[in-house]
Formats: sequence, structure tokens, C-alpha cells
Amino acid sequence: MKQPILQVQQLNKSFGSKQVLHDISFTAQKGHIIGLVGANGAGKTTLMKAILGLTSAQGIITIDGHPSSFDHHEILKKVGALIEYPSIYPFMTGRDHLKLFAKGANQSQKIQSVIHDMHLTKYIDRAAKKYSLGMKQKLGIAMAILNNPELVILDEPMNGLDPQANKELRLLIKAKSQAGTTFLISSHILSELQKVADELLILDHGRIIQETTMKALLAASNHYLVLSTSDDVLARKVLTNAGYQLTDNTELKVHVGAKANLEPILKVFEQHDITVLDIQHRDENLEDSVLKLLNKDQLEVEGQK
Ligand SMILES: Nc1ncnc2c1ncn2[C@@H]1O[C@H](COP(=O)(O)OP(=O)(O)OP(=O)(O)O)[C@@H](O)[C@H]1O
Repeated sequence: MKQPILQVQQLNKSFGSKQVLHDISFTAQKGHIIGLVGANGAGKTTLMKAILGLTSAQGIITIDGHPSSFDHHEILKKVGALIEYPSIYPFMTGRDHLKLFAKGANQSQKIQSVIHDMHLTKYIDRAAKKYSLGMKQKLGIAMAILNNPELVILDEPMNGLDPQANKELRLLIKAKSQAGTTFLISSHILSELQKVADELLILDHGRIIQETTMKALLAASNHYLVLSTSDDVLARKVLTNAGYQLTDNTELKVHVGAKANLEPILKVFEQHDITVLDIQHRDENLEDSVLKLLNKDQLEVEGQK
């Protein structure tokens, strides 16, 4: 197996007597997009800060095989990050911010391409105090990716972005990941995260409760057929008698496997002269799956008390 760009082993972090990260271990392979999700206070920002050496923690963090910690920062030149709010100087223009952060060779070319990629042209030469929340956020992301880092860590990057900006960011992240950049992205906007992440780390009370691919998580989620028929009351009865699980009392929502097989359902209806008027597929999305996992974990935590 190739050397991961990021390896976190047995990371523990406490603030005073409160432990907020418990034995966190995971790896991130080059070119992967990893979504970090969890409730408020789950530990996402603390984990990202620990990886970036912005807060001390116990455990081992290696970036491209080199250690990173509170007092070992050398390897962080391979990393770009936006944590919490971007640090923006109100009287400087966006372009001046980029000039301040640009490093290494081809700086003007890097600045030009990030302005283009992040669609900043219209306001890049205005003072940042005139920027909206979304404009500041886009400038913050631009600063994080400016020097083409191998690992990009973004804490809630979709905050304040309009749908168009979200789409542009998504396409940019995908294009960069295909070129080998790894992303670790936290977000509460699970509908957006679902469109971009290919792996997921689900954090609850400072512990990883699930590490999975987006594909596997969604494949394991529930799938339903929502039917409308000539006689819904009879349809409910005959489907229940035939062993189907109906999960809703207000609509005919039939729990089916990943590959819904309509034929046996239609056969049952035919035997009872029921006509199907409408069929809709309804699948659980990332939000449903994550909420289910967090609720399950909460019940387990309460059960242990
Ligand atoms: N500097 C600090 N001092 C004391 N406790 C802290 C500090 N920073 C974070 N915490 C605590 O650590 C825990 C994890 O916080 P963290 O900000 O990492 O969560 P999060 O998952 O990023 O939450 P959110 O989704 O609300 O941003 C919380 O209980 C928080 O109160």
C-alpha cells in the first residue's frame, strides 16, 4: 500500500480534566476527499487543529511520513488550511492577502490561477472590509489552496457560500483531488458533503464511531418505494400480509432492498385488483444515515451510564 499523506495514530486531547479526543486513528490516502462529520462539540475543529500543530495533543501525526506536532511544523509546508474563520485584514485587498501568503516559485502565476479557480476576479482588488461573509470565505479557501499543498484541511468551507459558489468549490475540490491533492473537510451541510466526499469519518463525543466510504454508507442505507394506488387501504393490508414492511402511516412507504424488485408487489396488487397510480423511489441520504448512527451511539452512551 502507498504511503498515506496523513496518518493519525491514537490521538488524545484534553482541555483541563475534559477529554475531547479519544484514541483517534485514521489514515488519508493521496487524492482522497475525506468528510469529517459530527454534532456540535464532537471534536472536529480540535482534531483539525491538532493535525495542524495548532493545539497540543498526545499521539502520533505524520504527514507524508514526517511527524507533525505542536513543536514540529516543518512538514506543514505541504498543507493548506482554513480553520474556523479566515484571518483577513480589513484594509488589505484580496490580492494583497494572496501576495502575503504566496510561497516558492511562480507566485504571480499561482495567484492568478487561484483567482480564476475560485471566481474572485470581480472583487479581488477591493479592500476586504467590503467583502460579504461568502466573499471572505472564498478568499480564505483561496489562501488555503494557493500554494498547491498536498493536503488541504477545510473546517466548514461551505459556510456562507451561495449554491453557485458551492458548486464551483465542489468542482474545484474534485479536480484537485484527481490531480492528487488530499482533502479533509468538516461540514454540517451534509447534502453538500455527500456530493464531494468519497470517504467519511463520523465523530461523536471525541470518538470515531464510523470510518467508511460514502458509497458503502449509502449502499447500506434504507431504500423505499412510495406508492399511490387505486385503494391505498387495501394495498397496505395486502402488502403487510405478504410480509412487506410499511414504515409510514400516512403514505404507502414500502421498505425494499437496494435493488427494489417491483414484480412481486405488482403481482400482489393484481390478485386484488389494485391499480398503481404512481411510484417513487426514496433513498436515505447522508443526513439520514449520519443521524441514525449518532442516535444509535447516543443510546449506547446513555445505556452505559
Ligand atoms: N480552547 C478550549 N478550551 C476548552 N474547551 C475547548 C476548547 N476548544 C474546544 N473545547 C471543547 O472541546 C470540545 C470539542 O470542540 P470542537 O470545537 O473541536 O468541536 P466541533 O466538532 O468542531 O464543534 P462545532 O461543530 O460546533 O464546530 C467541545 O466540548 C468544546 O467545548
